[in-house]
Formats: sequence, C-alpha cells, structure tokens
Amino acid sequence: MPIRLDSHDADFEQRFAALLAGKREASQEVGDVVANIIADVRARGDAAVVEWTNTFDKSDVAPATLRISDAEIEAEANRVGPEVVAALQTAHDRIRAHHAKQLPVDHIYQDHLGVTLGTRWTAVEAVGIYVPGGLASYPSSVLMNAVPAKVAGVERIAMVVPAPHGQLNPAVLAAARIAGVTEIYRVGGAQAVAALAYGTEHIARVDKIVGPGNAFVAAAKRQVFGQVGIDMIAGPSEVLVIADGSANPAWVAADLIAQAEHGAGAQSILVTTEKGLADAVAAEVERQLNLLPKQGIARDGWDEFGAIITVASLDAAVVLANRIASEHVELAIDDPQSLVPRIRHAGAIFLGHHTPEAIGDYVGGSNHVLPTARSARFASGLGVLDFVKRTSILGCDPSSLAALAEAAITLAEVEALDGHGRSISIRLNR
Ligand SMILES: NC(=O)c1ccc[n+]([C@@H]2O[C@H](COP(=O)([O-])OP(=O)(O)OC[C@H]3O[C@@H](n4cnc5c(N)ncnc54)[C@H](O)[C@@H]3O)[C@@H](O)[C@H]2O)c1
Ligand SMILES: N[C@H](CO)Cc1c[nH]c[nH+]1
Ligand SMILES: [Zn+2]
Repeated sequence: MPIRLDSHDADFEQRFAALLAGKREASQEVGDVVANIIADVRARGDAAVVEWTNTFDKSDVAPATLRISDAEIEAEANRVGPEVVAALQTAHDRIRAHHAKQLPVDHIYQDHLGVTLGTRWTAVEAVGIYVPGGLASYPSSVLMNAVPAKVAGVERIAMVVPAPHGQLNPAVLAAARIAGVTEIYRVGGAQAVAALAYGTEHIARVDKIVGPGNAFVAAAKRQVFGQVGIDMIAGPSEVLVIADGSANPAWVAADLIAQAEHGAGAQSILVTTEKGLADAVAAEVERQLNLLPKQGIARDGWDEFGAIITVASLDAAVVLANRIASEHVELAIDDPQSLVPRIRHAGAIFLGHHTPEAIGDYVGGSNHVLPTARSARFASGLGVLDFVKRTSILGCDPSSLAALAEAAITLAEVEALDGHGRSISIRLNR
C-alpha cells in the first residue's frame, strides 16, 4: 500500500521528509556497478560492450552486429501497421512544430561606445540519444529525443536502445526512421552510455548524450559528464496530482497508475484538500490495477513509492509541490491557471481535468524527457536549447578600444597579469 500522510498529523514533517529522501535512483551500489562498467568499456571497447549487453539483455550480439544495418531497420520498420505509422507521424509533426518555436536567434549589436557585441548559436555536431528499452519500449521517446536535435541542426544522431532477448521493437525503428536518426545500436544501460562517451571500435564517440533511462542509465550519464555533455537526469518517471473536490477519482487514479506502470522506481503522488477524494482514489487505484494486463509492475511502483497526502488548502498543496519538484504536476482542479504562477519547481504542468499526463507523453507536442528526482529545482525538460551552444562575439575599433583600455589595464594590474595589460596598451597610440 502507498503511504498516507495528513499535514495535520504531528509526525507529518518527519514522514514527508522520509518520502522526499526515498531511495529511487541514486545509490552507492548502482554508482559502483556503473563505474565498473564504464571503466571496462574504456579499457576493452566493444568486447566489454558486447559482454555486458549479452549479460543484462540476454542477447547474443557481436561487435560487428552492434550497429543495426540499414536493411534490418528497413525490414523491421516496415512491419509496423499504417495506423501506428500515422500516429507516430502525428506525434512527430506536433513535436516538431512546438520545438521549432524554441530555436534561438543570433543577436549582434553595437553599444554606445561602438563595441560590437553578440551571441551566436551553433548546433552540437554529434549527439547520442538514449532510448529506454528494458521493461517497456518507447517509440515516443525516440521522437522526443531526436526531433529537437534535428530542429537544432545536429548532423549526427546516434541512437542506442537495448534489445532484450535480441528483440528489436519495430515501432522504435519506425520512429527513428521518421525522425531522421542517422545510426542505431542495439545496446543499452551504462555500457551504451560509456560507448557513446568514450567511443569504441564500432561506436564513434559523440559530443553530448541525452535521453531518459533507469537508475543505471542515470548514474552512467552523471559519471560521463565532462567527457561529454548531458541534458539532465531523466530517471524513473514521476507524477504529482494536485486535486480538490472537483476532481474525478477514477481519472486521478488512472493518472497515478499511468506513471506507476513505468516501474523501476517510478513514483505517483496525490496531494488533495479532500479526505473523501483521497479515500475514493485509493480504492479506485486498487480497482483499476486489477484491470491492467501488466498489473505487477504498476502495483509494485504504487505500493513501493506511491503516496496520498491530505492538506488543508490548495495553498498548502502548492508548497508541497514545490518541495517535491516533480517531473510532472497535474492540476486536477476547475481553475488550474490560478495555481500555475505559484508552481515554481516542476518539469511540466498539466492543466485541468481534461489534460492527462499521457497526452504529453505522446502527442501534445511538448517534450516528455523531463527532470526527475527533484532536479526540476534546477533543470528543464529536453528541448532545442539542449542541442545548441552559445558563442559570444566581441569587436572593438580603435576608438572603442581606447575608451575601454584604462579600466581593463587597471584590472590587469590588480590581477598582476602584466602581459594582459600590455596586449591592450601596445595597441594604443600613446
Ligand atoms: N523521465 C523521462 O523522461 C522518462 C521517459 C521514458 C522513460 N523513463 C524511465 O526510463 C526507465 C526505463 O527503464 P527500463 O529499465 O525499462 O529501460 P532502460 O533502457 O533504461 O534500462 C535497461 C538497461 O539497464 C541495464 N541494467 C538492468 N539491470 C541492470 C543491473 N542489475 N546492473 C547493471 N545494468 C543493468 C541493462 O543494460 C539494460 O539494458 C523507467 O524508469 C522510466 O520511468 C523516463
Ligand atoms: N512518462 C514518461 C516520462 O515522461 C514518458 C513516456 C513515454 N511513453 C510513455 N510515457
Ligand atoms: Zn509515461
């Protein structure tokens, strides 16, 4: 059973703090396992990638078959039915349209001294996208990763995806084809992240790795940061539903289950002002769990990390939401806009009774790769800005250099960097 908390209870703070500290992704054990795998891939390249892959995924891959050939991509993708291709295309087009609005523009101007100043944006050259594939397959995550990269102008998009028992998911390959992914490898977990970061005989290194994954993937991204860029930590999925008496308990329960079924550390939390709704949702989750084919994973997720919290007011709910800093925040109230300005820490906000989070997972157009484990306090969801970088531009002419020289030379003296000062003064006609 999920934990039940009431903000009126004397031990509320203590139990809420325990909920926040719950061990869902970063752990010493996972970190140690991942460090070992990364070191092995650095030392032995493809041989290590293949061994770890065959161990964890129960597959039979060899160095020469790590990369999925164009012919195999074509054959697998062609097995996908037209209704799935149409749905992927709808999702692709909506994601593309939304992300195109995020493209930043160069800005160059001259200030009052005549100094040229500016910002120029260029795309990252080579990106690795991680598409999860252990417990479920995520064609939608292919689009969420690859489309913003394409919009940004990334030339090389190398996708890694695990193939448990050697099975590729045709819809994942169809999505990759639609999105214009340039190369695909049947490898996942920390070994995939290490190969992308350091390069192996068959997997060329990239400049940045993006995408969601389980605790091992999240830990690996943390550990290779610096060697390559990373987007954020998008680990096991989570949702926080804020609901009042206007909410439909069956709808709220369905949304809680939708995140719990991601399994492996996923977390679903309800914060409500109505004790009656809390009871009704708890009962409804039980009823709906029994209807799910993959009941086990969702039930484990709900039982292990789920929570129902009763609070005195929506104001109090907002305070808790900002402390939890969830990946997704659903506002199951009649006037969601009244709370939006006050939700400061959330990967994504879903407005009102008719916006289930799953619409954002697939076809809303916004990105579903979002910060988890409270990292929404400092990180944002994946977008075009993750695939570009800024270069500043600066230009002086003789008169603007002269106008700035004195202050610059003074600061060089303060820092005892005479060479800096001279590189300025040598240009002045004194
Ligand atoms: N935040 C987001 O945007 C977002 C989006 C989609 C999915 N997700 C999350 O991604 C995760 C997907 O997890 P998954 O497991 O299905 O797929 P995954 O691809 O992330 O992980 C599978 C890989 O984990 C590695 N692994 C498994 N057990 C291991 C062990 N004991 N030691 C070392 N490595 C091990 C294996 O290499 C395996 O191939 C879920 O937690 C889901 O919630 C998050
Ligand atoms: N809810 C997940 C994390 O945002 C994304 C996803 C993909 N497919 C289904 N759900
Ligand atoms: Zn989801």
